[in-house]
Amino acid sequence: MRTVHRIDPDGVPSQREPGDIDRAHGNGLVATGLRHAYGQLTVLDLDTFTVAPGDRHAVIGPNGAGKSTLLNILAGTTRTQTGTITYNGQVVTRRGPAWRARAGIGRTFQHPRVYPNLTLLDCVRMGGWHHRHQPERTPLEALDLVGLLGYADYPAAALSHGHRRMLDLAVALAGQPRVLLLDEPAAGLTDTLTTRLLDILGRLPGWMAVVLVEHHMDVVAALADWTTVLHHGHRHTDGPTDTVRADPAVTALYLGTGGDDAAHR
Ligand SMILES: Nc1ncnc2c1ncn2[C@@H]1O[C@H](COP(=O)(O)OP(=O)(O)OP(=O)(O)O)[C@@H](O)[C@H]1O
Repeated sequence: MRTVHRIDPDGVPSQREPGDIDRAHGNGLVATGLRHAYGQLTVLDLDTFTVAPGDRHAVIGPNGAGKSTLLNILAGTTRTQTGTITYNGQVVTRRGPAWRARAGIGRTFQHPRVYPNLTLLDCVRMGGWHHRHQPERTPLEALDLVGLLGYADYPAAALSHGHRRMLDLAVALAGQPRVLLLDEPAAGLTDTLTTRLLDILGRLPGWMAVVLVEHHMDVVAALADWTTVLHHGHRHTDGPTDTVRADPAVTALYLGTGGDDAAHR
């Protein structure tokens, strides 16, 4: 496996595998033994999934592979039926999404949730509500970062789909996450907004970990140095993004010609 260069929280470049948790400090998000089913249908079955500070980790796979389920379980929106999740060495398995957001695990949604009657500024303020001593400028900075500062006093209902995604991102960033979970952030964006999204995410601080669920492989290639492929809730492959992209078995999954043998290698 390729070793990638990363910046650790103390600003020191390091060489390590993505997902390697600094055992001395226990930093990072570690999920083990995750299994989730709806009725008889097991939609997620993962032995381990780890996110270390500074990781840029994509999760891809065909529709229904379990990507959003994984993200929801990491964020606490969905409670895993089995397994354990630790964050910076602390067990958080039973903690809800608000607690995890306060602890530094932020997220965006596959279908952005905005309060239509609130102004953009109030939506972002709510995103950072748990930082009681947050300086007022932070929500405005978050709006500025996503290019919506000029619309701070507009109601969220006025936004297009793409701008709702940008607002959702601003809300997540206002929460000052250390781990940012992004669920299909580029879905439905215009080319202009996709370019803006890549610019914003490309400038996130090096210590922030990003987990990206995404179908747009150009976006994955631009942002993630490590990619996990899910299929039927199982880990099909993981590795450096360029290697995964070039893997014919991964292409076959997307074309629906991978078959179960290929899928569960
Ligand atoms: N609340 C639910 N009740 C029943 N089945 C569900 C529920 N949520 C998800 N599923 C099923 O779980 C499986 C995994 O869904 P999930 O949304 O995690 O997949 P995904 O990889 O994110 O797919 P997509 O790329 O289409 O968003 C799918 O078969 C889906 O239909």
